[in-house]
Amino acid sequence: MVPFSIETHHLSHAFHNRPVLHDLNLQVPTGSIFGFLGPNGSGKTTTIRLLLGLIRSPSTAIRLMGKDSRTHRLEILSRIGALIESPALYNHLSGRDNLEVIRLARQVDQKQIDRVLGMVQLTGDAQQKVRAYSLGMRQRLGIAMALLGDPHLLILDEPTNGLDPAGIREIRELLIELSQRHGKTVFVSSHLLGEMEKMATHLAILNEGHLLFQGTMAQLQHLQLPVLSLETDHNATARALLQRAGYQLLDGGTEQLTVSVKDRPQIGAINRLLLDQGVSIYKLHMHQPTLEDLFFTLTSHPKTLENR
Ligand SMILES: Nc1ncnc2c1ncn2[C@@H]1O[C@H](COP(=O)(O)OP(=O)(O)OP(=O)(O)O)[C@@H](O)[C@H]1O
Repeated sequence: MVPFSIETHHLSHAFHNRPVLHDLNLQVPTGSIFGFLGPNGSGKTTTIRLLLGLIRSPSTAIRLMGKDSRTHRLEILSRIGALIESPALYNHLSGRDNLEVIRLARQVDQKQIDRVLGMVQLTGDAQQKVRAYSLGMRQRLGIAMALLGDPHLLILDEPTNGLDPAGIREIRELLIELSQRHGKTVFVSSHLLGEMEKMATHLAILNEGHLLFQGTMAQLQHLQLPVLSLETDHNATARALLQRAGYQLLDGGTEQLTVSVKDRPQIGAINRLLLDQGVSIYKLHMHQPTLEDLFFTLTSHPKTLENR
């Protein structure tokens, strides 16, 4: 088994001379659930389209399952299942018949239909017309289509887009199952940070076409100092005071302030600073940064981590 299912070497891309991807060196470990995170427009879909050969770049240097994508295109594509946002489905056909259409086009064994229906837990609903499916069921059917042909690698672009919390949970549980029970490598793009935190074994964070981080969740946590959350009677004043004193503030929303701290004495210093300036503290809580905190630090202060 190759160590990396996806490897890119200095992958760059420009649309009409406007660079949108800069020197991406991705390494997606075989067997991982790899969360590919980034804000809108950061280049996630472009990367995925390059990986799938849907667009080409002169500089393209991509290895999939250990093979060069330029010389082994067909062999590679036969081992990848992909879903780019919502699947194209025939509403007047049943789930099973939708799969049958793809099965015939791909010339895959008939037995695979029951197998993939079982994998995405749609066996009981397979005869129903797709027009009666919930959005979550439609996404699961799309993933079942991607699974026809028993691919080694699944590439999913924002598979939870537009789903309600129950639908998001269904997809999350499915992807974990596909990885853990069926041994698939799952490359999944998303801007839902909390979601990735719950399922990804590895992460890459993209911003404006630059890769800001790549590694395990634990490695990402390790880069960052603990975070102090504060609720005060006047957050705007507290924010200004802390900024003036040189503390690094993260985006805690309007309800609370979040600050990176080095150690416990710094918490005492923050406490004193605010009280001395007449700000009352209602709540003070130290915790490990969430992915949301880390993402904010990385995308708004990319230099912060580079300097450590
Ligand atoms: N076909 C195209 N022609 C010109 N520019 C494009 C094209 N496709 C994407 N872009 C631009 O490339 C940049 C990256 O877009 P991309 O769709 O890859 O980002 P993304 O991270 O997938 O965003 P989103 O989460 O909104 O889908 C954006 O500035 C976008 O406007």
